[in-house]
Formats: sequence, structure tokens, C-alpha cells
Amino acid sequence: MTAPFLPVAGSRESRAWLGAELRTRPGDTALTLLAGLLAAVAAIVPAYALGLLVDRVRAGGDTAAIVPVAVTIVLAALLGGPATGLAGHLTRRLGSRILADLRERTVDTALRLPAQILDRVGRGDLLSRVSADITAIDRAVSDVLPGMVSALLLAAISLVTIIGIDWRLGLAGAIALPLYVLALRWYLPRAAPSYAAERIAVADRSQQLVESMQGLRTVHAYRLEDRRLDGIAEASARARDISMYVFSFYTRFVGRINRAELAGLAAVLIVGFLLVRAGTATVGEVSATALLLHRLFLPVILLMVTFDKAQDAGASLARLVGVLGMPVERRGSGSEPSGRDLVLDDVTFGYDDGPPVLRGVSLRVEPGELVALVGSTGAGKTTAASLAAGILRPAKGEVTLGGVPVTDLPAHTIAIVSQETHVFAGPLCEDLRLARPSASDEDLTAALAGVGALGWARSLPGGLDTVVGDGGHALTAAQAQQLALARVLLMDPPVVVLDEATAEAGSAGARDLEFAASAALTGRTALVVAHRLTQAAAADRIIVMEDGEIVESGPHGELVAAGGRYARLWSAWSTR
Ligand SMILES: Nc1ncnc2c1ncn2[C@@H]1O[C@H](COP(=O)(O)OP(=O)(O)OP(=O)(O)O)[C@@H](O)[C@H]1O
Repeated sequence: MTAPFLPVAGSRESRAWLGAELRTRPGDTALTLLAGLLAAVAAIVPAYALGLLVDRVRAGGDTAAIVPVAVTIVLAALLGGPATGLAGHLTRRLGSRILADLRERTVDTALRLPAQILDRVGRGDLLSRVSADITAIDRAVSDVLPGMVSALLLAAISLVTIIGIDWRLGLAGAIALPLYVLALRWYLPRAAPSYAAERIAVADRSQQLVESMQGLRTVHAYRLEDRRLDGIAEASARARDISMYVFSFYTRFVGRINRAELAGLAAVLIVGFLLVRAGTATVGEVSATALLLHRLFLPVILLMVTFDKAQDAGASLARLVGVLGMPVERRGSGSEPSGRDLVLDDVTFGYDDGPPVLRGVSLRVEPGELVALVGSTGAGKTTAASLAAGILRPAKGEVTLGGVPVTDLPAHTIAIVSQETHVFAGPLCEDLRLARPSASDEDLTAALAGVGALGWARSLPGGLDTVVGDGGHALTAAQAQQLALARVLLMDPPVVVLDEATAEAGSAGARDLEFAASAALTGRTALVVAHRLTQAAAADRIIVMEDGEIVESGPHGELVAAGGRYARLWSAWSTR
């Protein structure tokens, strides 16, 4: 059985993806790298030049020997600022562009994932990837990435320069490295839980405060002031203690880093002293090396404290790249059907790797025919309807319209209206235009009138311009269903699959919806999942399903007269 969550990419896969992204933007990447290198060179030139200066002054050099070096230092310092700013800007820009692309492609993949996969993994994981994970990377790109890139480039160029000056001095400075690694290994495992504990303590304090304010009347009524104040004081003390611990922990970490710096610098100076005494290095070379090492301290600290943030962003990236690798459902090329007969031919289907919930189902809806599916809960009606609409793909057998597999049909050939009608946030008229973007105001009015919704739609505060959906004017379930049926009229597809659109409503609302549904079905080939048997009775033919199979089929009168399963359902329904 497949694991019930979305895949996560391995680190090699994420790196390969990032490399490929950078290669698709050679200009941007090269420019960013160039600016970064320029900034790094500008940062180390003064240190190197100071070394030269020391040697020239010691050798009693004249103005002609000293001034060019001094000018170089000044120029490098002047160039360094803008170059660092430019490098940061370009890094952020490149990161944001790649992220925007990643976001688009993840959402594109998510919207095309097969319905079965989404049902299995749940929408929560996917939503958190396209929201929280993107936000985490976004934050890292703008806050952490420029500093990290510039620190890495500076470290690389400084290292090359130090080794170029004298590899023995480089080796002496390298003593700091294992100490840095030890500091990091001490810090990282403790950092995440400490910061998490601090966040929880601070959140708890805010919660206590907010609750006391919001429940002020109750606090007064039960004379709870002292108890609430005690609770707030306790939460504040906890937050304070944890914050102090976190701060002292951080300073201990910085202390370890300082010790590593001290060791590196001391080693360079001691080895430098010995080399100068032996006459194999100059004072200027040792000074330059010591300055270069010192210049590295800040970037190294930055790399170390942002390491966990970069790790977090890397984990988020892996979760997004994992989604990109999922198999999506690309709709077919859109072959026109040669007729309007909807056929399920010996269809078998099961969710995931579970047992089949439809077994060898064959049914045919003739052009213009209205067929109702009835049966007890779990019989497989919704599954059959989803297969007929091309939302699910059969494991065995075929579902076709006019001879073309329903998944290869052009858009707007089959409309499905399910119980879960979604009202998109925005003006009501835009929600309707999803079905036909070119629809005129008259078209919208006619569609609403056709499903009996014009009255309430016009009486909304802003008429058809009223913002509905999430955060807007709330529509009732029945109104949302009517909108979905009005969209069918606007889309005007030859085939409609209706999944029990009337089941949710009360009896008056149910009648309105039955009227709306019959308006949407008129003149089309239609397959309707009918829980209300009055809707089934009005159909041309009724198909009765039980336990994933078709057990009866025929017009209402015939099935009632036959005295079988449908007749029993009908009699139970009529005598309710
Ligand atoms: N997303 C899903 N994942 C796994 N199993 C499912 C899923 N949807 C439905 N099933 C199972 O498939 C079988 C058929 O369900 P289906 O919803 O098609 O029946 P139904 O006749 O429409 O029932 P109801 O009238 O209650 O909607 C049931 O056993 C159900 O539990």
C-alpha cells in the first residue's frame, strides 16, 4: 500500500533541481556570481594591500612605492560598499525568481494531481507545502541567502589568497576549523529545542494576557483578578527564565566561536613569527594573513548562526521538489466526440490499492437521455458518477462519450455538479463567468433566472457584483448549488453528471433545487445520482446499484411493477 503522504525529495534530487534552475538562467546566475566575486575581492584587497604596505614601509619605500598601494586600498573600500549591495540585490532577485517559478510549478502540479491521490493524502499537507514551505523559503531567500552567498564567496577567495601568500600560514589558521565544527555540533542540536521552548513560553504568556482581556467580564464576575494576575506572572516568569537561558546559551555558543578565532589568529601569529625569524616570510605577509583571517570572523559567525535556517529552507525545498516529481494528469488533446452517448464499459475501480468498489459495471446513457443512479449508501453511485465525468480513471474497462475516452474530451464537454460545490471568493458575476468568461450581463441574468436564482441574487447587497465566497457574503448550501447549476447553463455542455445536488436541502429548498436541476439538464445527456426518489421517478431510466454492481435497470413504472429492489425503495420513500 502506498504511504498516505506526499513525497519528499532527497537532498541530491533537490540539489539537481536547483542546479538545473540556475542553468536555465545563465545570464542572471553569471551576473550574480560576478557581483558576489567583485564584492569579495573588494573586501580582501585592503587586507592584502596593507601587508604590502607594511613590507614597503619596512623596506624604507618612498612615496612612489607607497601611494599606489594606499590608493588601491581606498578604491577597494569605495567599490566594496556598492558591490556588496549589488551582490545582495542580485542574489535576492535570482532567489525570488526561482522561488516564483517553483511556486507556480508546484501549484500547477497540485491542481493537476489525480483526485484519488488528493483524497488519499488529504489537502492539508499540500496546502502547507504551497503556503508554509514557500513562506519559509521566501524568508530564507530574502534574509539569509544573500549573507550566506557573500560569506561563502569571501571565505573561498580569502582561503585561496592566504594559501597563495604562504600555505604554512594557511595551515596554521586552519586550526580554527575543527573548533568551529565542534562549536556548531554543540550548538545545532540544542538550538532548535531551545528556540521552540522560548516560542511556546512567549505564546503562553500572550495567551494568558489575551484570554484575561477577552474574558474581562467573567474575570470581574467571579472576582478572578488575582488568580489571573498570578497566572500571567507565572507565565511571564517562565518566558523570562527561558529567554535568559536562550540568551546565555547563545552567548556560550559565541564564546566557543571566539575561542576558535583566537586559536586561529594566535596560530598564524606564532607560526608567522617563527617564519619571519627564519627569514622565509615577511612581516607584511604575516600581517596580511592575520588581517584576512580576522576579516573572515564575521562571515563565519553569520554562516554558523544561519546554518539551521538554511537547513529549514532546504527541508521545505525538498518537500516542494517532491511534489514536482509527482505524476500529474495532463488532459488529452481534446478529440471531439462523434456522438453524445455516454458509455461505461465493464468498468472496475478501487480507491488506492484497496478492493474494487465498482466491479464490471456497464451502462449506457443514450444521447439526450436522463438516467438516474439509485442505491443504498456506499453502493458506488458517486464513484460511478466521478468515473463518468472523467474525474477518476477506471482500473479496468473504459468510459467513453461518442467513442472518445472521457479523459480525452475537450474542455466544456461534460459538466459535473457535485454536493461539494465551491464558491470562489470574488464577485458573484465572476464566479458565474468561470463557466463562460465571455458571458454578457444578459447571459448571466438569463442563467440565474433559468435556475430560479435571479430573485435572491439581485437582492444581495451589491447585486451580481456582491463579493461571495471565503471572506465575502455567505451563501447558503442551496444557493451555492443553484450557482453551480447556473454555471452549467452558461457552459452549455452536451453532457451533465449531477451528483445528488438536492440531498442537502430542506423540502422547500429541495423543490427549488429540483427545479434548478431539471433546468440544467434539459436537452442534455444526463446521469444523475438521485437520493430523492422523486428525482429518480422523473428520469427516463433508473439504474439501481448495490455493492459496486448494477442490480436493476429500467423506467420507474417498470421497476415498480417488477417488485424488486427499486420497488421496495420506492414504497419506503412514498410512505415516509
Ligand atoms: N475517496 C475514497 N477513498 C476510499 N474509499 C472511498 C472513497 N470514496 C468512496 N469510497 C468507498 O467506496 C465505496 C463506494 O462509495 P460511493 O461514495 O461511490 O458510494 P455512494 O453509493 O455514492 O454512497 P453515498 O450514497 O453514501 O454517497 C464505499 O465503500 C466508500 O467507502
